[in-house]
Amino acid sequence: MGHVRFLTSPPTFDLTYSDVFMAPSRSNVTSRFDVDLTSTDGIGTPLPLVVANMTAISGRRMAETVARRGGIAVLPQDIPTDQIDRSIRRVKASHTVFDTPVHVVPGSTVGQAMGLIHKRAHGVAVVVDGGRAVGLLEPQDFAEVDRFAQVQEVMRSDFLTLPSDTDPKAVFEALENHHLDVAVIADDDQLVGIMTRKGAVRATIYQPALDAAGRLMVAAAVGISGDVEGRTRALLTSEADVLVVDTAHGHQDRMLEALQAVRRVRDEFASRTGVRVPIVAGNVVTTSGVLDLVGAGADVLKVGVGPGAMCTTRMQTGVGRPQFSAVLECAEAARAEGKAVWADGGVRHPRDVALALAAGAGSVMIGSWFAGTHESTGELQVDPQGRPYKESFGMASSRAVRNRTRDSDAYARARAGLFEEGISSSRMYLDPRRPGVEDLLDFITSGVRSSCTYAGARTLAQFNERAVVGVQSSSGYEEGRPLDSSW
Ligand SMILES: NC(=O)C1=CN([C@@H]2O[C@H](COP(=O)(O)OP(=O)(O)OC[C@H]3O[C@@H](n4cnc5c(N)ncnc54)[C@H](OP(=O)(O)O)[C@@H]3O)[C@@H](O)[C@H]2O)C=CC1
Ligand SMILES: Nc1nc2c(ncn2[C@@H]2O[C@H](COP(=O)(O)O)[C@@H](O)[C@H]2O)c(=O)[nH]1
Repeated sequence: MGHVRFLTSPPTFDLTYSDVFMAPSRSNVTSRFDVDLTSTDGIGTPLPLVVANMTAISGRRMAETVARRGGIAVLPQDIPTDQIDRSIRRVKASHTVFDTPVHVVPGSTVGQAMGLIHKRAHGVAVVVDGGRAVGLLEPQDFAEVDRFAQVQEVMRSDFLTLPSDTDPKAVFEALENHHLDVAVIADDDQLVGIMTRKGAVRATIYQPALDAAGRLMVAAAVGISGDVEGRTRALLTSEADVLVVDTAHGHQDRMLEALQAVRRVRDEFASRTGVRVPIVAGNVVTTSGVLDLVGAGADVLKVGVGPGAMCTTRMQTGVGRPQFSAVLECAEAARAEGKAVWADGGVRHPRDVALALAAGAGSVMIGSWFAGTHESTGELQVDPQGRPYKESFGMASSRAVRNRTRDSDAYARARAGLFEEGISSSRMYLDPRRPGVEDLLDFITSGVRSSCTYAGARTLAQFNERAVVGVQSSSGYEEGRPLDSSW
């Protein structure tokens, strides 16, 4: 496999995503649907997108929703193992095609239903009685209704029900014929899930990320402090599909020791069960970092120091590396070792994902952009102007450090509290056009599919080979930004 070419000779300084553009090449890929976006990271999820292990973002709803569309979420290292176990079980019990409904019982109050409905982007709640769907609720059903009224007084009972063997395209057509937005999926009178029109279209375009038993995939993170072996054993027993060994400075001795311990436990587990779970480790940004982590057991390297939206590392320390160059160099070094990289952080537009993949990333990890969605873990809040948002925070912020050290003594907590390299509170607004994570996945993947066709690539391996990258000035970048009003 070759790698990305520069239009002119590459500069001697490092570049980030905004510094570069891709030039189109002659292509025989005539449809964007002909592009296969399967990750080249060796894990092989059908979509090369990973949700970052951040407490404000990645939980079971996020994991399930993203895996149904082919990506994978990493449950954070700060979540206790018993809670991770419950989350993994819930993800693996989720239907691989139909959405998990928000459900209430007939005696639930309107207030309870209103508090739950925004947890998922599909915007409805199913009223369930003994496993049977007896009603459907949409936000407009709550208008001018007392919050203490019971949902059975306002629910609709004339909804469309289809069996779970209905093809998604047939679900779409049935919804179209009945002028409806959502169908309830049930077998033998028992609720299975729901499907919206958009969900039906998505089910025909995306493939779910599945484990060997045909269940949705989910990853989990291990920090380098504490009982690394115990945590690894617990995550493997819980059936995490990927282990992510993660710390700010991945190229340090404690990381190498932790990684060796994780590998040891993983290998014991593999010889006992026949299941070899891949290990992702980071973060690094240099060839020597890649080589040391590969030597200690990493299958995939997580690349990125300081590009994250919640990150203050570069301002605090002056350390980091512009992300496009970091990914390019680390991907090349990893490839030479038969390994791959995840490009972690700094993604703000679909183009950034495309450029990371062109630079050779197997998958791209996204955190903050997904914070402002219905599926992130935070509670939905509304600002004084009525705009919905979620609160997010960095994993090295004083807030996260306080949480991580909650079981330490006061002195240790005070010492740890001196170091912070992240933002403790930020507002991530829900984009009214794309309030759900799947809306963002559509936005990103349509951009990346299109990028691949401009390069004449049908797969991400070909994209990495064929992409031609140029360096642009800040006005070159500015020229590419659309205007929403006249100049
Ligand atoms: N990608 C990035 O640029 C960054 C990502 N993060 C994310 O934040 C989360 C928390 O990471 P982390 O702070 O490592 O938390 P951890 O709780 O895992 O602590 C890391 C350990 O490494 C030691 N350490 C040595 N040098 C450093 C250093 N420069 N920065 C941090 N720790 C160091 C610390 O010891 P002692 O406290 O005694 O120094 C501590 O015991 C992770 O998810 C990480 O990915 C954080 C910062 C940057
Ligand atoms: N320096 C810090 N980096 C952080 C912190 N919390 C998370 N991160 C890193 O950012 C990415 C996600 O990047 P994003 O731009 O998509 O938000 C994440 O995977 C971590 O590597 C932090 O507090 N400080």
